[in-house]
Amino acid sequence: MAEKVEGYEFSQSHGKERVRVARVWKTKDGQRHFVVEWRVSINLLSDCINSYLRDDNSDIVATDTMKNTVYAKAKECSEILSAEDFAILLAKHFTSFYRQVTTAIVKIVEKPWERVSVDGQPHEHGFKLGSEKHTTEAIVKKSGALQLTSGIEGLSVLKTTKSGFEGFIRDKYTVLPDTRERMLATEVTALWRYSYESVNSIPQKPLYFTDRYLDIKRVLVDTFFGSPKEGVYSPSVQSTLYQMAKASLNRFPDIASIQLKMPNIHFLPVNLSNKEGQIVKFNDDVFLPTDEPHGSIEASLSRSRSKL
Ligand SMILES: O=c1[nH]c(=O)c2[nH]c(=O)[nH]c2[nH]1
Repeated sequence: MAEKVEGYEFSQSHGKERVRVARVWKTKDGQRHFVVEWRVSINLLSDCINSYLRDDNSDIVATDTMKNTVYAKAKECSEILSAEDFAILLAKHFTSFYRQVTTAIVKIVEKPWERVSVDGQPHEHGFKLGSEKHTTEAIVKKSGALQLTSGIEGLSVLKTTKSGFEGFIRDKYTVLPDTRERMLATEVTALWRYSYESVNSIPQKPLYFTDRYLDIKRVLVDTFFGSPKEGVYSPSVQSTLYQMAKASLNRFPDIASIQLKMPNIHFLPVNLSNKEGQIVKFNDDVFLPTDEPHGSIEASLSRSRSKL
């Protein structure tokens, strides 16, 4: 949203980053509890140019007020809702309540609190922290136009076989041998865009987006691993990434595009010898796990032209 100011191109926005809130809901009898923990970031595009140019703050929504709004709206939500629905609700509030605000961008990262089981039974009010995180970003305009993206961060997966890499370019700097047997490990970051383009067109089913997040995670994981007994051969991270992206678009018609980042986290073969001879000969058994350097492989796949 650039504008001409005193002969310059000028664009601005302001917001509050990393507002942390947890919300508990209870069933009517008070027995079963539900909890979410969210880190909310708000960014507003608004007409408050006078604060930059004329020391006049009369058009500013204070970032402190934005923070308070997160808690007030969390309190108002009497029923459990998805991070997506909460992001949209907040963004709608900012764009409709304030004349000055033209666009609100609300991002949420949800901490993976999962209900524990004790003696094989789901606990009524006990939770433990999982690993991968659910993320979302809602961009809402005053008109009600919506861009909604959601994602997964930190989904670490590893398989000990059914992976190889061969036939790549060989030149004077190449040392990597062709292989049809290696470890494959990655930490998936996924980002998908929903096809809903207006706040009025999103599904009203409670937890629709939470379920969709779980569905997409399942499809990504299942495609990475293949069937439990047979698995599936991966000729490269690139090929596996493409299969995962394609499976997601094929399964879920409300996803317009998906972007995947899949670093190739290397497990190096261990071979050790001294002058008396070999101490450890690698036989797909002893590895040196590394985190850097790592390969970086990413791609995005859309049904049509997308803004991801
Ligand atoms: O799956 C892979 N893709 C690559 O692009 C690559 N490059 C590399 O050294 N190893 C691998 N593995």
